[in-house]
Amino acid sequence: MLIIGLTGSIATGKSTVSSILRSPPHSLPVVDADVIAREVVEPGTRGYRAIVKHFGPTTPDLLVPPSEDMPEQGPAGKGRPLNRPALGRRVFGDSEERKRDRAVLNGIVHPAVRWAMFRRVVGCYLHGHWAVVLDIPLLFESKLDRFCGVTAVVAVRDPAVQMRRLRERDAHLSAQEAEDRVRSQADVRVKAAQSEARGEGRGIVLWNDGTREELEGEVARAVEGMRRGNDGLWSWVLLACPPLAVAVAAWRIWENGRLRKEWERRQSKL
Ligand SMILES: CC(C)(COP(=O)(O)OP(=O)(O)OC[C@H]1O[C@@H](n2cnc3c(N)ncnc32)[C@H](O)[C@@H]1O)[C@@H](O)C(=O)NCCC(=O)NCCS
Ligand SMILES: Nc1ncnc2c1ncn2[C@@H]1O[C@H](COP(=O)(O)OP(=O)(O)OP(=O)(O)O)[C@@H](O)[C@H]1O
Repeated sequence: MLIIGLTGSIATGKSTVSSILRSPPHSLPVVDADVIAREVVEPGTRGYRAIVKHFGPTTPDLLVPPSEDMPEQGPAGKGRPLNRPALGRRVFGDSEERKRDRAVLNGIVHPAVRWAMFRRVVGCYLHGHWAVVLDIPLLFESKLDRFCGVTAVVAVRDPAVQMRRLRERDAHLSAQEAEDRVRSQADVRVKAAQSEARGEGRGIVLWNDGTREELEGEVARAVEGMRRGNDGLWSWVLLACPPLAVAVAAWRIWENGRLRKEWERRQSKL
């Protein structure tokens, strides 16, 4: 089974591509890290308790305020949900304090997300899917690209297009908040270069400065290419022989780690 790591930067079009991939004619299973990242911090979870413990004392508006529809102890009595924009204000931005807080939040959320994703990928393998898409905003930053047969970066060449789409989609964000969110992630053009550096067939870029129709065409061509490379007899052999599949997966992870180190070495020389 081919693991496709889909990434980009904020508002470059990752969710748009992900919904194209999960719809016919592609109909691929998509594991969405953002959705899982929400599930693992719902009231009552270990992630929720850790966030409240760490950020609660210094963030008065950390939880959604009580109201007629929101009881003091939350809808299920497990606490009120997190006030996500308020937590976002604590962690997005490039000051040292924000970076520290973001690292703490990532340290709470990411391990739980990784474990949940692993379980879902195994489920897709057992269902006999030829490919699964991992939609992960921080694919390279969290080094999960090592586990992907192909990385696909949704990118725009013009930063103004990214900012315009972000402000149109999230109209509640101020210009400063939008800027903070963009700056909290690596430049999408660098991510695109990192994907391409993995080599032909292993890393692709879906450029999304144009229309949705153009994007759909790019996605269709990319899926066609991946299917051609991964839909032969070899895939059936791997499906029929799990120990061989594990050995091949281990070799690919090693190879991807090597490609990653090579990229980091080249970057450090720049
Ligand atoms: C800070 C939070 C509560 C803000 O929630 P909010 O609903 O306002 O934004 P949302 O989650 O939709 O994120 C919007 C976009 O911001 C970017 N983003 C989210 N978290 C991070 C992060 N830790 N670092 C950099 N960029 C991030 C992503 O592009 C994401 O798609 C939330 O983003 C969060 O819990 N982040 C930490 C978990 C995480 O890293 N999630 C990303 C996938 S694992
Ligand atoms: N080619 C396009 N033409 C016009 N609008 C687009 C195009 N692609 C995406 N958009 C719009 O831009 C906005 C951002 O796209 P999308 O939500 O897919 O980005 P994203 O990378 O998933 O963002 P995030 O990381 O914040 O979740 C959305 O409102 C989407 O409808």
